[in-house]
Amino acid sequence: MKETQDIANQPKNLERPPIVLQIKDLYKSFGENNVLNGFNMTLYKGENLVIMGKSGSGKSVMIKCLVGLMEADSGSITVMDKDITTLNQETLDILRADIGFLFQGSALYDSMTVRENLEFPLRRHSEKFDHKTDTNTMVIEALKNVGLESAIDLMPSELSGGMKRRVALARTLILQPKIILYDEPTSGLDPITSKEIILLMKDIQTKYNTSSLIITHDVDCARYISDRMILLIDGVDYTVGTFKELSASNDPKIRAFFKQ
Ligand SMILES: Nc1ncnc2c1ncn2[C@@H]1O[C@H](COP(=O)(O)OP(=O)(O)OP(=O)(O)O)[C@@H](O)[C@H]1O
Repeated sequence: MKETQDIANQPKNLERPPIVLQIKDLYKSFGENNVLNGFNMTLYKGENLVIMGKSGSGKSVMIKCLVGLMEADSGSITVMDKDITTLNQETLDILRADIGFLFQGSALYDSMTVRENLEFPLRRHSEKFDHKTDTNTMVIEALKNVGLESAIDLMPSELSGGMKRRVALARTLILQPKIILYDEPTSGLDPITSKEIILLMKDIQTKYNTSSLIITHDVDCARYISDRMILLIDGVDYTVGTFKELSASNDPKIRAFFKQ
């Protein structure tokens, strides 16, 4: 049952940003295991939307359906006005170039310098940039955004965990994505480094007006970064609202997320 009002349910005369990503009635089961039971979400342009759900609640399954790595049983997924469940591979690849990922496992290539790690996606998506675009300038700009231009010639083994996460973020940013999907962006980091990454994510959103979907268990991350939050419980979007609204709820299922 929805406890709070989603932006989408606000009166029609209020100005709303355009929708960049929408999931409607998503179902996914593995045999008897009904993981997603009609999950919905709407991401508006320029917002940071956090999805929280306990371990095994289906967050990764949802993300995999979203990026086309897994086929949903039913439901629709629209990314920038295109229903991805109906797209051919070529159109899907073009669309994917506008989506950046920062996944837990998005490790850097150990045998490449930081510079080479950042050049790699540029070569893969060369169609997105004209030939006059100077790769070196793009790499430096991306590293400046994460405060690491001095690390350009270092190898990943010479970086701390927080620095690696920053370089991975720079590698995501270099493709100038319109939407960024973050899967547990602060996992494995100490509280101070986590806070630095969160502030960086916020800066990036402000600077480029990107729209971000952030999956996290980290209540502090949700508190600092979210414009809105969705709690994924029992395979559905159990509730949607701001951190302040949800953390003040009396519903025991919701309260369980904020007791840490
Ligand atoms: N390929 C698969 N085959 C069978 N079951 C799967 C598969 N992928 C996921 N599941 C099941 O779907 C459920 C949800 O898993 P999922 O990985 O999405 O959870 P999660 O919310 O991301 O958890 P965590 O926070 O621990 O990463 C689990 O019960 C899992 O066993």
